[in-house]
Amino acid sequence: MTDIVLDLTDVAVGYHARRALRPTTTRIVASNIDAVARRGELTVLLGPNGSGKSTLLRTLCGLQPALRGSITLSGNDLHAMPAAELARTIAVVLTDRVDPGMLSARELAGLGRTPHLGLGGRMSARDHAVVAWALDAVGATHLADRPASELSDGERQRVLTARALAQEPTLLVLDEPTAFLDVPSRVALVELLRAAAREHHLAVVMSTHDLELALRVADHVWLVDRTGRLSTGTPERLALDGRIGDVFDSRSLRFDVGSGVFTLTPAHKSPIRARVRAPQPAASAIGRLLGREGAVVVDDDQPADLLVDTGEGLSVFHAGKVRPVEGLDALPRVLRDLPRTDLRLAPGNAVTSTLETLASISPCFTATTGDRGPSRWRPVHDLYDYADALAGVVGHVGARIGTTEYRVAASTLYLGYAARLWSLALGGIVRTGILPDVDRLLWRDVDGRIDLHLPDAVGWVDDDLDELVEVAREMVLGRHMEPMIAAIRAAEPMSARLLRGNTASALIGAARVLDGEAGTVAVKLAETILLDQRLVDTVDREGPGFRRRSCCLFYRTPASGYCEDCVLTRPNALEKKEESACPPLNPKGSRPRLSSPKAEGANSAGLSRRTRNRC
Ligand SMILES: Nc1ncnc2c1ncn2[C@@H]1O[C@H](COP(=O)(O)OP(=O)(O)OP(=O)(O)O)[C@@H](O)[C@H]1O
Repeated sequence: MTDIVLDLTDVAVGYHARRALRPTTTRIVASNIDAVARRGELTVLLGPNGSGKSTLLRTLCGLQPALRGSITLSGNDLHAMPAAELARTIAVVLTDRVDPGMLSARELAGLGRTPHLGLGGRMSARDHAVVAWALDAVGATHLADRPASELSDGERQRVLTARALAQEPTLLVLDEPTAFLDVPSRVALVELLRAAAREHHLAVVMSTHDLELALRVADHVWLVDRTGRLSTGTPERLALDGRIGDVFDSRSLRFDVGSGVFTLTPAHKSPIRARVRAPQPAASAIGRLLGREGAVVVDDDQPADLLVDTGEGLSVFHAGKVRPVEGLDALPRVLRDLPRTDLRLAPGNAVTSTLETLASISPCFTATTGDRGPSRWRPVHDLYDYADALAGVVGHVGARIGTTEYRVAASTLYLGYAARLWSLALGGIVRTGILPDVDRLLWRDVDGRIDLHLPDAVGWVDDDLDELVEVAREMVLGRHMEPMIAAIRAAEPMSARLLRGNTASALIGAARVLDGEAGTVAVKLAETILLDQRLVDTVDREGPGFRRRSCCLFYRTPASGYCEDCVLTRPNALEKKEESACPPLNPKGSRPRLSSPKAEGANSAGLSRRTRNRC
């Protein structure tokens, strides 16, 4: 036995218009229709307004003649079937308004049994049971005794659907049965129709404008386009073939084959590209919100203008800065207020390879990325925000270098930390044109040395190199080194000038490593950073090198002797002096310049011995 209940071959549907004293005209609404509806399946008819869905449904129920072609019902010519047999075989729920008169909801549903009643028209116990089942199936049992004329549109729709089910048809045809229902009721009704198709072995054909729901539940789709051409197939095939998009895409709406939902099309030709880092379903919800604001969601390995992250509270990363957002309701306004900028997020895979490139230079240039493993990492901001975090690391650094002096340990930590941040920031810019996002770094303390980890490969690019350096300067100096100076000095009094001198030393050291024997690119960029007001009095340019203006206290480190590139050369005699008493050295005198070429040449890792030791 074939499963095909309804078979349409080369059918045309439409209307004859008869006007007084004029020849009859024929209006073909849809033609060349070849389609089948099978037992046990829910077939959904989709199409834009006016495409001919109702006309087609009325035609295949025998309520109006086909203009052309053949329609068979269980193998019989539909238009040759006796009316009584048609009434027993096909149940129809159309959009036309029904006047139920004085009938109760139960009596209205009971009309579905009429084609099955004998001559007396009396309902048997089985008929009553079928009506009760049908009302129950559509969730309308509680309405059974209510006058049908008093029901709401949605309630009446359920009762009419119950009437159709009570008819126990072979083919159930419904025109927009979900139109008046709320969302849970729509889902429930469509699920019910599918279950009815399966369990009672009926063919169900329904039209709807509820596309996303239909595409999720339909076994089979009839898709009619604006020209009245019909395509059929599973929802997935029609989506993959681009037919759904062809029919429904508009200037403002686009069908996304991957997700199976419609998304708003950005109004701009070059919309904002946004990454979303959030678990589902929040990621999809944020994606929809972004779409409404004219942004498109791109994946991690594409360039992007911003990143929306729910990791530590909702925040937007844009133009090299993080903007906290107070909940999803505030996100649209934040997005609208973002300044225009050429600074963009680099593709994630390019950031990963930048970090690999830098790690090959030396440990000082290393930040891992990706899976961070089981050990405890903390955001770098904790070093400045939590006194106990900083105190713990300073204590470990002191133990490593063998000092109990807070200032010596803090200076050593600070110099090494500054070297790490400059190495990543300046190194990324010089080597690949990407500024890794230092703000997102995590740290851990391993016996007084700091490991760094960039959990997501986030980095920034800009066609204007000077702009990128400007961002790096503010990122490292403004958002990390200055807060760390404040945190160190909050724990114990200490010279800010000394620490800023360390900032400059670390920057120049990183630049020299990057330039190596030849070239001056990195040093030139470092020089523009040194013009920052906070660093102006930290070093002097002298010939090809620099001379530091403050002591870094390295000479107080027991095991290290004295500094190669700081102001002191005589380790012991000056040990008791305060750092403020350490005068800048004359490069022609006995004291070497900061990061002198000789010192760099002696250091294969690149940084001076002092800086390297502190990384
Ligand atoms: N009785 C009629 N006589 C002539 N043309 C009609 C008649 N009824 C509908 N039409 C026309 O046939 C076309 C298809 O109408 P139909 O109602 O079948 O479309 P539809 O896809 O169901 O639309 P919607 O989604 O808006 O319900 C429309 O252009 C409509 O104006």
